[in-house]
Amino acid sequence: MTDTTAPLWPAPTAAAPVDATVALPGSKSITNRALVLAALADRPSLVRYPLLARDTRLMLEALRTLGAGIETEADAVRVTPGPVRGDAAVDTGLAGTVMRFVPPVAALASGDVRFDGDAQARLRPMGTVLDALRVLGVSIDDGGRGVLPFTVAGTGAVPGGDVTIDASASSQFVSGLLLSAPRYDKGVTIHHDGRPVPSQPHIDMTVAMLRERGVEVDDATANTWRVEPGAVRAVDAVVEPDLSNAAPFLAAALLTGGTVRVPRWPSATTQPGAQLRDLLARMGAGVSLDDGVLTVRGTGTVLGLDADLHDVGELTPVLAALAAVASTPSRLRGIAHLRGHETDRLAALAAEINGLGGDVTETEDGLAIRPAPLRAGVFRSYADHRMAQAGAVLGLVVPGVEVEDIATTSKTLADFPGMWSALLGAEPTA
Ligand SMILES: O=C(O)C1=C[C@@H](OP(=O)(O)O)[C@@H](O)[C@H](O)C1
Ligand SMILES: C=C(OP(=O)(O)O)C(=O)O
Repeated sequence: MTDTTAPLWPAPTAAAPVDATVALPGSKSITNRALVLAALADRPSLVRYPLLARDTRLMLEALRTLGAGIETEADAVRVTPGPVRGDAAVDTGLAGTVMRFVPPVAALASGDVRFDGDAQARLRPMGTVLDALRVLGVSIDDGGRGVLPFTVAGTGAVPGGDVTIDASASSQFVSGLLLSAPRYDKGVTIHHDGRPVPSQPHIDMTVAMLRERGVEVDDATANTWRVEPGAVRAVDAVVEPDLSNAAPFLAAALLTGGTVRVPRWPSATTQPGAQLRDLLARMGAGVSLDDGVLTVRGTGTVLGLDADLHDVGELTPVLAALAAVASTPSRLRGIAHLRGHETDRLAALAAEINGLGGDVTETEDGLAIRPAPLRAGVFRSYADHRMAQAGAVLGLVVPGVEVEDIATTSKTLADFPGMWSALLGAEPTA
C-alpha cells in the first residue's frame, strides 16, 4: 500500500563527491531483542544507546502495556521487569520484530492480549508463529486467517516443549520463539522443516544475546534450536550502531566518488550489515576499517553485483539501487522471502526502478538488473523505509527523482532526511 496523499520529497542530487562522517543510531534488531530480554529478565537493567525510532518505540510501548517499567534516560532506557499483564492491546505498526517477538511474551500474560498493526502489516506472514505457540500450549484466536489482527489468550504460564515449523519465510519466526523460550515451563526445542531459513545472522544474534544473559541454548544441530528453561539474567546492554542503516550513506560514497566514514563500526558482530564491507568492495569501493571507523571510498566505478543475499536480505533495496546505475549487469539471488517484508520488495524495486527507465526483471528468487540510463520521475516507497532510502540513493545521480513518503524512513531512523542533508552539506567546497 502506498500513501498517495504523502508529499513528494525532491531527492537532492550530489553536486560534488560526498565527504562525511555519519554517526548512526543503534541497531533496530539489537535494540528490540535487548528490550524483550530486559522485560523478561530477573531484575532491572539498562539498554544503552538504543535506537529510538518507530519500530523500537512500538516495542517500548508494547512491553510497557504488558507490565514492564520503562524509563527513558539520556542515551539509555531503563527496563524494570514485572509480571506479564493481560487485558492489553499491542500496536505492532509495520514492525516485524514487534509482531513476531511480542506474541510469545504475551503468551505468558494472565489474560487476553490483542494485536493489530498498520493495514500493510495485516499482509505479513504470521501463521507460523501462531501455530507454533498453539503447539507449545497457547490459545490464540486469529479467526483462522494466520495474520494480524489476533488475540493471544494468556493463562499466566506456557508449557513449552517441541515444535516443528517452516521458517523459510522469515528468520523472525525462530527468533521470536527463542527469545521467550527460557520463561516457558519446559523451555522450547524448535525444528525447522522447509526451504533454508533466511537471515542466519539474525538468528545468531538471538542465540548470542540469550547466551550473554545466562540462557542455555543448543544450536549445534542444523535447523534445530533448544532453549533450556531458566532465568534470563539482567545485563546492561550496549547497542551497536545499525549497520544496515549505514547502507544508503556508504552507497553515496560509492556513487559520487566520495568518502564516507562510520564511527563505532564493530570489529565483530552478528549484524548482517557487516557484509556491506565485502559487498561494496565487490561493487568497486575502497573499504577499510581502522580503529573502529569504517571508511568507504568511491573510485568512480560502480560495478554490477552477482550475489546471494539470502542471509542479508534487508540490504537488498539499497544494493538494487546501486546496481541500477552500475556499469555491468547484476543478479541478486536467494531473496524470495522479501515478498513478505514491509511490502513485496522484489515487485516494488522492479516497478520503481523501471519507472525511472531502468531495466529490472523479477526472477523466482530475486532480481536481474541491467544497466540502463535513468531519468527523472516519482519513486514510490510503499510505506517501506528501505524503498525510500533506495529512492534517495538513486536521486544522488539521477536529477529529478521525487521520493513519495520520505517520512516512512522513521521506521528505523528518526531523521533520515536531516542525516541525508548533512551528508550532502558536508561536501568540500573546492
Ligand atoms: O530479526 C530481525 O531483527 C530481523 C530479521 C530479518 O527478517 P527476515 O528473516 O524476515 O528477513 C531482517 O530482514 C529484519 O529486518 C530484521
Ligand atoms: C525487513 C525489515 O523489517 P522488519 O523488522 O519489519 O521485518 C527491514 O527493516 O528491512
